[in-house]
Parts: sequence; C-alpha cells; structure tokens
Amino acid sequence: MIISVWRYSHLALAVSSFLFVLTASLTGIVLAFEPIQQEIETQTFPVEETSTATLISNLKENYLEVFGVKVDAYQRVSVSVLTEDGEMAEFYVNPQTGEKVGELAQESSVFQFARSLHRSLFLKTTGRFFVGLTSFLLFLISASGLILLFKRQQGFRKLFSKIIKENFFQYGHVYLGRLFLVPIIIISISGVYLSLFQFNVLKHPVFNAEFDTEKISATPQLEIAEIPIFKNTPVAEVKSIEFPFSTEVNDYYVLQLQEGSFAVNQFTGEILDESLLPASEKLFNYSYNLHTGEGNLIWSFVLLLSCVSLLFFIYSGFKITFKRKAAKIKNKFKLKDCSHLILVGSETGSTLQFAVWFQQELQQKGIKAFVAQMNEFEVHQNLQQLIVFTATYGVGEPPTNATKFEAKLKETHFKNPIQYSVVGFGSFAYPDFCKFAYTTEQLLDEKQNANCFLSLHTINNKSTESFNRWLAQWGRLSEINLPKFEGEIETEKRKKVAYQVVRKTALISNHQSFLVELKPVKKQKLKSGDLLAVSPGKEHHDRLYSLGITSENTILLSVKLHENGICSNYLHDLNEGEILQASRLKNKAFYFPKRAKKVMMIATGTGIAPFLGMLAHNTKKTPVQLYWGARDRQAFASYEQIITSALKENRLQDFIPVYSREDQQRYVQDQLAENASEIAETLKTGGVIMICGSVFMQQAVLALLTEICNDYQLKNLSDYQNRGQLLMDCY
Ligand SMILES: Cc1cc2nc3c(=O)[nH]c(=O)nc-3n(C[C@H](O)[C@H](O)[C@H](O)COP(=O)(O)O)c2cc1C
Repeated sequence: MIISVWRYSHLALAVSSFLFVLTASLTGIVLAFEPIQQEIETQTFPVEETSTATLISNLKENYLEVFGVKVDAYQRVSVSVLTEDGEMAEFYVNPQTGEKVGELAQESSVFQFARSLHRSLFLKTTGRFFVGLTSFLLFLISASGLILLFKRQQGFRKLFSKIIKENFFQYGHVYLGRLFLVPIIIISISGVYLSLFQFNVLKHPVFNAEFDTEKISATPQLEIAEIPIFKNTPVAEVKSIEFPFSTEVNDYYVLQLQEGSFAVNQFTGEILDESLLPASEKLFNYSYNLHTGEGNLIWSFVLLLSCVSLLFFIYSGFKITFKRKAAKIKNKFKLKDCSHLILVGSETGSTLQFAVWFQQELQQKGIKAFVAQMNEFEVHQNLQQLIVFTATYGVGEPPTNATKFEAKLKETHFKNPIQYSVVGFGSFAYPDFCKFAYTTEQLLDEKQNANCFLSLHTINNKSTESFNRWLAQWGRLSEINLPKFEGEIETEKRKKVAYQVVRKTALISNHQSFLVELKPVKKQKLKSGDLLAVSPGKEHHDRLYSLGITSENTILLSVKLHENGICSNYLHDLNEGEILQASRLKNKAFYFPKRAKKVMMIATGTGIAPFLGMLAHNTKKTPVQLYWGARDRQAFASYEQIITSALKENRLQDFIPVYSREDQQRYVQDQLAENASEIAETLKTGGVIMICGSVFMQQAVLALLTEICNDYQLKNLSDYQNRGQLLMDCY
C-alpha cells in the first residue's frame, strides 16, 4: 500500500511537470557543454602559486591605469585597464606577468538562447516562477523516486544489489535512478535555492566599506609586495579587485575573496573594513557551481549525463505507465450472471493481462466469467468457481488493488458452496516469494463453503510456461480444453542467418526420424537447449527445434518427419553442403545447470537432441541420469554412438531407455514411478530435473512429480520449478 502512495505521487508529479522538466533537461544538456567547452579551451596559469601582490604589481607596471580585476570560475584573470596607447581595454592576462593573453570570451548565441529558455522560458518573471516551481517539483519527483527505489531494493543496504529485470524500461528506470537520482536531487535543490534570489526572497550582500576617514593614514607606506593580505592571498582565492580611483588616501582597494570582502588602504595595506560572506551567500555560490558545473569538468559531465537520464526517465516512465494501463477489465456479463469470478491482485498490470486473457478464453468456451479487482470482491449466488490471480509486493504485501481483500472476505458468507483456486505471481528474487498468494489461499481455506479446487500454484517472473502448466491442470480438472497462453517470451530478434548442412542421417524406417548436423556460416555463440526457428520459404509460422551442440561444435537437430509437415520435409530434403536460413532463439531457461549435485534428464523421441549436446559438454562430469522413451530399440540406433561414448567418459552415469512397443510396453513415467524415492531425493538435495519432448509425456511426468512431492512431503512442484530445479522444453 505504502509503495503505491509513493508510486502515484511520483507519477502525478511527473505528469504535471513533464513539459517543464523536458525543457529544463534539453536546455540543461546544451548548457552542460558550456563549462565542458570552457574547461577544454581555457589556457591555465598557476593561480594557486601566484600571489595577489604579484598580480597587482605586474598590472601596475604594465598599464597606465588599472580599474579592476576579475577571476572567474575557470580561474581566468581578466582586467580592465588603460593601456600604454591610452585606450580603455578589457582582456585576459597571465597573472604571473600581467601580460595580455587573449580577448574576453564571447558567449555563443546557442548558449545564450539555451540559458534564457532554461532560466525564464522567455517569459520573464512568470517564466522564472515556473522554472523555480519545476525545480521544486523535480525535487519531489526525485525524492519520491528515491523512496520507491529503497522500497524496491528493500532498504538502503541493498540499494546496489541486483535489480530484478521486469522489462527493459523498468530495469533502465531503476538502474539509472540508482546512478542519477542523487545528482538530480542536487540539481533540483540548487535550482530552487537559486530561484529564491531571483524572487528577492534571499538577497546578495552588498559591501559598502565603512570606516573613520579621519583616522586614515598614508604612512607607514608599504610596497604592494609587502602588504600582508595581498602577499598572503593566492590569485586562486580572488573573485575581484577594485583598484582605488585616485592616489587620495581616502581611496582604497576593494578585494573580494571567496570568504568575503575587504577594504584595503592603498598605502599602508591596513584593512579598513571587512565583511565575511553570510551563510546564504556561501550557499548561493555552492548552489551555483553545483547547478551549472562551472569550474569542474567531472561535475559538468555528471550534470550532462543527469540531464540525458532525465529524458530517459520521462520516456521510460511513460512507457511503464502505458504498459500498466494496457490490460483493461472489460466485462461482457454482469457479476450476478457469471459462474466464474476471476479476482486480480496486480500492481503493474501483468497479472491482469493473464486474467483478461483467461476470461476471454473461458468466454470463448461459453462460460460466463467476470474479472474484478480483489478490492472489489463481491459474491453472487450463481458463483461456482473463484479464481484468484495475485502478485505480491514489498515484504509479502498485497498489491494496491488487493489491500481491502482480507477485510472484504471476512465480511463475506458463501451461501452456496464455491470452489477456489489461487495462482500466485511473484519473483523468486524476493525473499517472500508469492507470500500474499499463500495468505489469500489460507484466508479462503478458513471460509465455510469455500472448497479448494486446485491448490496454490506459484509463478516466477511471469513465466508463461508455468502459467500454461497451471492452465492445463485447471483445464483438466474442469474438463475445459483451453489453448496455451502465448505470452511474450524473452527472445532475441528473429534475424535469419545461414547454416550449412554438414551431415544428415537416413530415416529410421519405423520411426520416421532423422538427425541433421549444421554449422553456422558465420561464427555464432550457441548453447545446447537453444532453439532453432525454421520456416521454409515465405512461411510465416516457423517451427522451433531444440538443439544440441555436439563435441565437434556442430548443431544437432533430431527431426521427426511428419507426412504433411512443411518444415520437417524441408529439412529432410536438404542435402549435405546446402545452406539453410534459420534464426536462433536463446532459451536460457533450458540450459544445463552450472551448479547441480545431480541432473535427471527425461526425454521422449527427438526431445533427446538438446540432452545429447549437454552431455557432450558435461566436462565437469556432473552426475547425469537420462531417461529416454521411444517406441522400440531401433529408434536408439541414431543416438547410440553419442550415448555410448558419454557413458564411457563418465559424462553420463546412467542411461535408462524405456520402450513402449517392446518387452513390458512401458512409458517413461512408469519407469520414473518405480524410482520415486530417487526422484524425491534429487529434488530434496538440490538436484535438477530437465524434461524435453512431447506435451503428453510432460503432463504425465508432471502429474507423477506432483504425486511424489505429496507422498514424500516435499514442497509444491512449482516451488522447485521456481528455484530452477525443474526445467522444461516441451512441444
Ligand atoms: C517493488 C517490488 C516488490 C516485489 N515484491 C515481491 C515479493 O515480496 N514477493 C514476490 O514473490 N514477488 C515480488 N515482486 C514481484 C512481483 O510480484 C511480480 O513481478 C509480479 O509478476 C508483478 O505482477 P503485476 O505486474 O501484476 O503487479 C515484487 C516486485 C516489485 C517491483
């Protein structure tokens, strides 16, 4: 709940000030180049080592008259003098010699334009007011962003720990936020502070030296080089020097230093009056330097990058917001007429997308389904099935639209019996994995007349695969045949590249399957478990093949030839040496585990291909058991050589073929059932189970694994999946 208050504040502030922040950041980017350019172009002199006395003496020697000196943020010393030719001039000098080194820099029109827009939007006082207000809003946006960041990363200490990648824009928003929120807060606070001077809320001090003119004396006269304040002050500390108008004793030097202003007797060097800078003015100087980057190349770069990141924040912020709003609840039927109620607990909208899709599919099957936010939970007498899809936030907290659910449920009485199923959407990256979904199930469990239809299923990182598994189970129990959810899966762009056929085996007559070995024409990094998308000719629908990488680093595909299969026939008709155009899809979710005590591979038919590749590269000799189901022994011929050598070299410990048309006519799941205790032990001790092959086999194996989890009092199967102990690639 708390997180949402901050999120909405963050969003509301960002929306209300977006145009001003956009203008400020664009002009800020241009202006950030000014100090960078100045730093690069400026000729430097040792102002730290040169005393003010040396500078004044040199100037007095070189020019007829000196009116004033200024030292800017880039430590350039400019003078206003009467030259030997009797001309008034202003230019830069070398402080060590007093000689002219260049003309005063003229500000470019681009910077002038950007500065006016940045400071006042060309609207004078009104513009300056809006600019000040924008700075303040930017501060609030950044501060709320920082709080969201702390909450998201679960505290200050974990601020720089891994960011959970939800999607590119969200990841970028958080990642750059971590880097640039603090500089942006500095920019905004300093901007607000500078604005206070524009509106005369704070005023710059004016130094009017006051002293008793009666007491001024011209003796004892000191040489400039002897006057202590000039002798002891390096030029680097000077902001400006006003020279005396005349040689009258009442005329004096006004020396403005970083720390304050001093009136200095031109003959004796006595300090006639002084005024140290008030804190407000010191703060102004800091703010000015921090806001403009003047005089500090590194900080100027930080400012530049912060302004660029602001543009990214604006863009990604809107992208995130629109994505959240993308899935909308549209109910065709009234709640009281619906048999199915889908309740959604969602903060950023992805869970809602699953729910809306589910509702549409149910409606396609003629079932009246209603989608509602968990906070709007109500029951009607026609309700038969309650399905709750909910995410978890914070430390196991409900999403914003589910905060009132517990209270609402407490007040609810189910007059007629209903059945409920809860699906938890969460991320294993958070310690309280799907905790709110567990709470929800427990709350429903305690209600009279509410019966569990399908026990809690948890889904890590919006896995469509995991959702489809729940869908299959729910569909089977309800006797509703639902299609698979084809959600977004993280894949590389499907760019086609050329692969050369290096070998192709003949068909194994009974099985109509064959092996193809391919080599990418251009170097490509591939891993066993990746997918090859093949679409002959102009076919839009490609067929995905799970690939294995052999010990010779060629791609191994095991293909089943279907009578009317476009892709399988296309592959079968290819000859050795021919080129195939296909695209590779990374499938990180199905890679051989880097660290596992044991790996249990389960495959049927051509699903063995990625496993053959994984075995070829199991150089660490992780203990592997391979269960392989096929119709008969003949099918084994194509793989025999690879399996035998893997067994011999200890890259495979155990090969367990199961034939459905031979001996005892058994299926893989039958063999697995016999080894139930070993499977339970594998899951318990952190081993990994990998399944590749037909969906039919997958469903049977998953049903068995669920049974084993129950019998051996293990965790929910989805928990193992979410921990990466159950990897699947089935088709
Ligand atoms: C700030 C934040 C906190 C989260 N906290 C948890 C958590 O405690 N437990 C969990 O399982 N998932 C947590 N998640 C992950 C979300 O629950 C998960 O990404 C979910 O799929 C988001 O669904 P939604 O888009 O419908 O809100 C968190 C995500 C974020 C951004």
